[in-house]
Amino acid sequence: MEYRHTVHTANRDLNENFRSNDRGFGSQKGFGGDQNNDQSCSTRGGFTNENFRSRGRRGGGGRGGSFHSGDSDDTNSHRDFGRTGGNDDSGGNGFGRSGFGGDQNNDQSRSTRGGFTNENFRSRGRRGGGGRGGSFHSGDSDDTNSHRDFGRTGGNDDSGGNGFGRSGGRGGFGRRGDNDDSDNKRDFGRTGGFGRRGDSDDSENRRDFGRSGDSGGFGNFGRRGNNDESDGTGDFGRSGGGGGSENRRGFGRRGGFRGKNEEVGFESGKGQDDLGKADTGPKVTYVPPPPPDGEDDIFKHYQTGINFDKYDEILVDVSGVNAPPAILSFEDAELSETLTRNVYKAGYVKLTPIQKHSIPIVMAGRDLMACAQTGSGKTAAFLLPILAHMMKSGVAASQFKDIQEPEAIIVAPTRELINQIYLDARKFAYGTVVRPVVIYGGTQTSHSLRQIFQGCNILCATPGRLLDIINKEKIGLGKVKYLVLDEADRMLDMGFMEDVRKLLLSPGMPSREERQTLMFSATFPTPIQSLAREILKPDYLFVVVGQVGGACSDVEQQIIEVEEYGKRDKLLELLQHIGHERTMVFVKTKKKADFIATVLCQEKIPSTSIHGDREQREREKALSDFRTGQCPVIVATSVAARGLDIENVLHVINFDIPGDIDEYVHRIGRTGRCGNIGKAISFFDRRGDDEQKVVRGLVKVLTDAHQEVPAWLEEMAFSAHGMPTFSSHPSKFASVDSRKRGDFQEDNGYSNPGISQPAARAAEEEDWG
Ligand SMILES: Nc1ncnc2c1ncn2[C@@H]1O[C@H](COP(=O)(O)OP(=O)(O)OP(=O)(O)O)[C@@H](O)[C@H]1O
Repeated sequence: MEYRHTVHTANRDLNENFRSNDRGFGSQKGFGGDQNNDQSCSTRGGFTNENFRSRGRRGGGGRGGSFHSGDSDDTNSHRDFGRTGGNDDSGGNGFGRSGFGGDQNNDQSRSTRGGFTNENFRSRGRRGGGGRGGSFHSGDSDDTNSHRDFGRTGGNDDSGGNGFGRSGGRGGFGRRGDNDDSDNKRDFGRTGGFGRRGDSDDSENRRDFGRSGDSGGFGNFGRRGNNDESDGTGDFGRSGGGGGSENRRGFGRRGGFRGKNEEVGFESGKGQDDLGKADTGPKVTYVPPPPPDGEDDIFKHYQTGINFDKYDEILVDVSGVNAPPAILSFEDAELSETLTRNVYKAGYVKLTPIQKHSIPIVMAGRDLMACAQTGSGKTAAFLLPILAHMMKSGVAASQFKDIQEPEAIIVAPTRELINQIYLDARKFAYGTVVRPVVIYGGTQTSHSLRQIFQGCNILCATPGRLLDIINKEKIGLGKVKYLVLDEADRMLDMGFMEDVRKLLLSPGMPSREERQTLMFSATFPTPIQSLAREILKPDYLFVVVGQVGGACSDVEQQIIEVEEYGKRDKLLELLQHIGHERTMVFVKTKKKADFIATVLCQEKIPSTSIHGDREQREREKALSDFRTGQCPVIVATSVAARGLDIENVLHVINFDIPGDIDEYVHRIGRTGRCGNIGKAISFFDRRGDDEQKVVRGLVKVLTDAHQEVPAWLEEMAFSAHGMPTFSSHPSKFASVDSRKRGDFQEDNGYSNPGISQPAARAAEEEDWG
């Protein structure tokens, strides 16, 4: 059967242009503010250089239209583009010139309706920006009809290119994003330029955005996107506008993008598309189907692999004072009878190293920072002791109430990951009074609320949705005993730290002394550890599971030199060889993910894609098609790099190598899980910027995992600039407790210096041997 890949995202070409501003749109120079950024927009979709430059010079704020047509279904999807978006590019310069959506391979029938002229764009730009192109969104046509309205609503009439916001904010284009809430609609964009909300379903506390036009009235552009994704969905100009007058470059004072490596700069945080999507995009009506609830489905699991027993040989280092001893078996864990039964039903017979150490630590009430390899059972390492402890201390059976007070909150950076954690929690809690609930962005808020109202002991959430619910005062935090940050280094980096802070400062949230805080990840760079200490009790324990002979070497890693233009053919060659074995292909940009998936489908390799611009329904469908094997290939951005546990993924291909070595570690960790073996092949274009950034880290990761390091790669690593001392000797641990380095003064075992070191200090400072 031919599998058609649905491409539904639009102008993303700007991404590359804004790479240099990788804190996101508006963080410093602002969108368009940097003339260096304006070189390559828009041969495909997007705007012209010219436009950008104009906006940039004038203080930015302008934004090109974005056209999003959700997939109407998996068939005919390509046609949606054309119908929905499109531009009239009278100047021939750009926006939409070669087809909106950028990709000529995708469809030719765009640009029939809507849109503006290039000329207008330019005008807006020159006038001080703030302008925003129309945005037309036709949502999923198999979804509710309401989506279609957006197409009609969206878009702007730009009369003569005078620009939005020129006259002190009258011309603004105000809209609400995909709000569920009917209040406040008028606020947006009222004063100046264009204000928008992200698609967070909540209008409360977001009213500010875009509202307060600058005195010049030049389109403030403030937005707040989704906060709950790691893939860059949300974040430009998060704290409001700021664009405005000429000499104020940039909008969005703080900005900041989230998608570490998905797509940086403008496009990445929540790129061009995303803005468009939310601007006139449909109200979020998606209600995820309930997961199957038969016992067989709940306990469905895959087999541990041939290397599972090798876990016993791995070294583990525990630092901190008075660590309780490790346990050796599930019997030692003092789980309740039901819990023990569930563990066995889930196919767990032996503890993994991280479980041996974490379970007693958590049961003893200690705070924990735990670092263990991908796929080595970290989820159970925090869920089991929390559940055991909750049950021991007599958790109240959950019941329908308007305000629920969960005892545990678990946050993770992506929607799919938090859902997976929830399914594990549901599995282990099966037959007990404990009720886990999951809430995440991209779904109807009222659905999230309904889930909570029915009872909630363990709340699994992405940060954006969690904050929304807290702000709505629909949950009380006073009873929170456990706070878990999964993928903690990601949760504490620039993308999410602010949300985590907000969570910690939310009314009722117990102080660190009163709650137990647990952090888990496969990577823990030193700067992140120092941030973590603000959140953990001073006497927290640090557990690091070594990697010698362990899971890392279960992934055979290969780096092959391929220049950019040769990547496509190389990928096809590899996939033809791989056949139908499940493969994840990672690329840098959302657009590329769709493009490559489309190309593969054309080549009769059933493929799908997952990235932050896809509707949640599509993301879940893509993942499900991949899990079931209907699509043995999924092309993904870094949104799928962390945590996802999919059976039988035998190959990971880094079509684009990530610019961050931790990201690489997480990506390749989608294979070779739980004692199974896998292969990771990475394309390396020696002229690529990301390659330069990662080359030394790569040599180190390969060396530590006892993989062959190509001589050319080693040579490159030795001659690379700007890195601390480099060593290619293997080290036993992927991470080191930063307290051991003596970086901090001792006090009570270890000091707790508080926060403030920028998280951005790169992971490269870590572990150079
Ligand atoms: N003791 C165990 N016995 C058998 N299977 C286990 C055990 N512990 C965990 N697993 C299974 O191993 C797989 C990987 O576990 P998990 O997803 O928790 O890994 P992780 O360490 O969190 O990985 P990542 O770093 O990628 O998030 C899951 O399918 C899980 O059910």
